[in-house]
Amino acid sequence: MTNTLRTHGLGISFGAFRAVNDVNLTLEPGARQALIGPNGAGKTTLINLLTGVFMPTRGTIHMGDRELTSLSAHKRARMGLARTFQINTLFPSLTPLLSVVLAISEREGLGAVWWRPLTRNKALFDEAHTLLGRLKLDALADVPVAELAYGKQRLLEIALAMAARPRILLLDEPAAGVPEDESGELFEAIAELPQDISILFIEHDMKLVFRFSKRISVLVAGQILTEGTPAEIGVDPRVREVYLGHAGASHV
Ligand SMILES: Nc1ncnc2c1ncn2[C@@H]1O[C@H](COP(=O)(O)OP(=O)(O)OP(=O)(O)O)[C@@H](O)[C@H]1O
Repeated sequence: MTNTLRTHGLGISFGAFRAVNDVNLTLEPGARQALIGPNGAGKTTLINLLTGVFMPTRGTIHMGDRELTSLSAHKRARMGLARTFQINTLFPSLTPLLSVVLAISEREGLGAVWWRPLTRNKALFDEAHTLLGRLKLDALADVPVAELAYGKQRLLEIALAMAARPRILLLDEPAAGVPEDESGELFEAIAELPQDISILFIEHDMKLVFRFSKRISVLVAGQILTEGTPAEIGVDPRVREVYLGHAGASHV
């Protein structure tokens, strides 16, 4: 199975409202792809469709040659699809180290007995330290989550998603709420994740989008308006028109 994630004619309606409509999206192996579009365009809904939070009204989703369309969120996660949310979902009183250890235990199906036996325990902690190091959180491994700067908390959320050993990582506004001077650092850590992981991220800050994506998909009113490299999207008059007057669009 390859890491290619592909949708065909994907759509969902809420009552008569087509929140996502006829979306053909491809996420190639190793992608660093941004999903942009105005507020309410359907970006989070599309990620919810990809991860199985919502079942589509129309269309299909494939990972390689496996069809995911009607699989549960849990099964998709088991197949290597991981995500983060727009809103912080961390346990404030846990440390980053224990949070990641628990996430790895979950992947391993160890549940509540994660702390036994000791040999296994060491492997879990070693892996957690490696993961925290990758996201430059190792120095903060034992600091309660509630005391971490918000940007560090968001990095921890990515570490937790990475603990599932994903093939595909879907990041819903990873820099939301993060002060501007920390968001570049956060995206640098994302950029340095292993290249074989395909990443799709929603981001409103066009400076970050143009700096860190290799492809951009533009969603407007539930439909893909266009898709291309940052250079192509940056000169596309339709995209400029959509963003005219929208905050943060000066880069488009
Ligand atoms: N469960 C739901 N029931 C009804 N309408 C919904 C539901 N989820 C989303 N919507 C609607 O679908 C549309 C798309 O919402 P969505 O959150 O996907 O947009 P978005 O592009 O992620 O916006 P933002 O950039 O503001 O986060 C919105 O009009 C929203 O109100």
